[in-house]
Amino acid sequence: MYPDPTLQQDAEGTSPFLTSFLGLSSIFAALGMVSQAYLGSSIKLLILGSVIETGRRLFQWLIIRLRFQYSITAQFDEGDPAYQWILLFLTQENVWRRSSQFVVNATNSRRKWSVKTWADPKVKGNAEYVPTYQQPQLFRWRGRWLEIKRSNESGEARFTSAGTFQQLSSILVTMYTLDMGLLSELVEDARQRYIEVNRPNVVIHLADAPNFGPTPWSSVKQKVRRLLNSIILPEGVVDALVHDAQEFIASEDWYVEAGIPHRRGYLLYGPPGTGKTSTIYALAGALNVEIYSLSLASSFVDDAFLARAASSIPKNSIFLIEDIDCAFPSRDDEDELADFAAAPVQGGARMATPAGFPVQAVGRAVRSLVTLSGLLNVIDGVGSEEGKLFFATTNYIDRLDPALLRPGRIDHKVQYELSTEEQARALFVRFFPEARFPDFASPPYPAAANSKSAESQSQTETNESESKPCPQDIAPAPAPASAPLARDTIPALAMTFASAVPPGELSTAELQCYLQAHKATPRAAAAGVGAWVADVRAERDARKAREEERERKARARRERMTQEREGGRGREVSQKRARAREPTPVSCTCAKTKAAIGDPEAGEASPTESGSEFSAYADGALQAEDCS
Ligand SMILES: Nc1ncnc2c1ncn2[C@@H]1O[C@H](COP(=O)(O)OP(=O)(O)OP(=O)(O)O)[C@@H](O)[C@H]1O
Repeated sequence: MYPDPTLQQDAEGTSPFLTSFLGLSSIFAALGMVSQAYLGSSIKLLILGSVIETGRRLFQWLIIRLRFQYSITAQFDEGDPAYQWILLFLTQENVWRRSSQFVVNATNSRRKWSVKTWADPKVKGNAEYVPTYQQPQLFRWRGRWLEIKRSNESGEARFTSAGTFQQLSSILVTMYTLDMGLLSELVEDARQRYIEVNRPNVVIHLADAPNFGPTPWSSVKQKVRRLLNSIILPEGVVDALVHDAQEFIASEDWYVEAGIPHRRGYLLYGPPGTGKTSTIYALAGALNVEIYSLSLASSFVDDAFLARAASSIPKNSIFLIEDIDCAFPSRDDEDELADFAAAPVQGGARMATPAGFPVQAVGRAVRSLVTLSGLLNVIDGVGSEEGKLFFATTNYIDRLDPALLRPGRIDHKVQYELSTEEQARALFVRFFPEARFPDFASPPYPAAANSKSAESQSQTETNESESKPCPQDIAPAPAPASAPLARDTIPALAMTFASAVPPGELSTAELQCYLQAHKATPRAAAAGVGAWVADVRAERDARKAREEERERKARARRERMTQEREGGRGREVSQKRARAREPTPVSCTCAKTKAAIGDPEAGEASPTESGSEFSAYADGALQAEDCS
């Protein structure tokens, strides 16, 4: 028999069961003490963590509140003129100096304010380094901290004129102040810097791509400012224009008091290449205003686009519509419209219709999607700001609707003509300033120098005239080597040149092209002009003959079409009359028609069969009525 081990006792009289029980209890007790300490620490840690996290969140919340309450954030969206101001401002403030990522573009005339990455100030560089600047940057301006961030979160995008899709970005400027005046100061400072930097240039905003983003003006170009005296027009024309525009800008108050809308319309009209666009660019430079230019011939410019474009032009800017006659059908278009209107209808639609275009857009070429009323609304200022100089150019004033030309829409008209003798002379003098050609300066001049240079000049002139053909492929005649020295002054050569130019026959642009080919050789220019004019005339006559031939063929084609149409109608009428006289068609199987004409087989044929057979000789209306 085995004794119960739990009842066995050790030497001190303690049972093993009790011993192990006491051992376990002490382990548990120890463990309990440890876990109590652990729990305490955990709770402490938990409380500490919560306090830290709450503090952190509170701090963040406070920062946000403070930022929100005690700072101003201004957003500048790409496409808006103010975006260009702030971009230039930031570039001048050297905010991007720590940028490490750049977009590199070959330099072009489009606006972009880039970082100079080269040390030598004389190096111009042929590329632009535009920072991607996604990270916020801090900088100081007039003792204040400003934070700057670029964002493209707006999701706006636009087509560029190159046909690519470009994401539009915004610049966010945060100022730690409550003074709104400081923001206005910043913007004004940026604008002034922009004007200063642009003083040597004329800024032209173009709507040259379909753009449905915040602004329709898709690109900005700058041209070197042109002096007004470089525009060669009959005396007083340019001065009158400048005076009128200056007075308009200065008399805003008068317009407001008189209750007259503060806008002024100008129409410059005349043959191509006579200086209309150049005048507007030079005027914009003189008035220090920017140009917003669009063409009504662009495929994406319709009434809505035009209204949006006009309304987004800032005050005191030039709104330029080139070739405004595009909105009006030409005589050719009208002829073709008449053809189109009379064209046979096939399957319910005229096959020649460019689908979706308004009526006046239908023609040999789609001229414009803009309607006359859309254009007049824009000129009248519906939805557009006042204080605007509206300029339009056209080669065909007789195509314009009288409604467009009435005062209030067009207040000042300037006619441009083909070059006069005086213009030709002035152009020559401008091309060959005596300062650049001292050997051709008016007397007194050093005879020896003149004779020596005349020789070398003669040599150079011959080479020059041979190597630089005019774009019209007409080679200028070489200079006669034995030109009398006494007449070889710039004014004298200018007279020779001008007297050989037939007045009212050539545009200033054509003369400029000719003179460009002789830009270093005034004598050759004066001597060769007669031969060049003869060549231009020959070329023109040939072109005119080609055009007349083309027109003659087109007219003949139209007449043939008209005759065919009228012949077809005549045949139809006589066929109808003939059928009216002999109304019993032999092959007709239409039940209703047979019944109508007294056929004994009436009621046996199906309407479908009968419809197709009867159509061979019956009138369409009767067929549709009887056989359906
Ligand atoms: N009267 C002028 N004075 C000075 N330069 C002129 C004059 N006319 C034309 N030019 C020169 O000819 C070129 C074309 O001129 P511009 O584009 O101003 O002509 P336009 O009349 O506007 O022609 P278009 O009707 O085809 O637009 C320019 O380079 C310009 O410098």
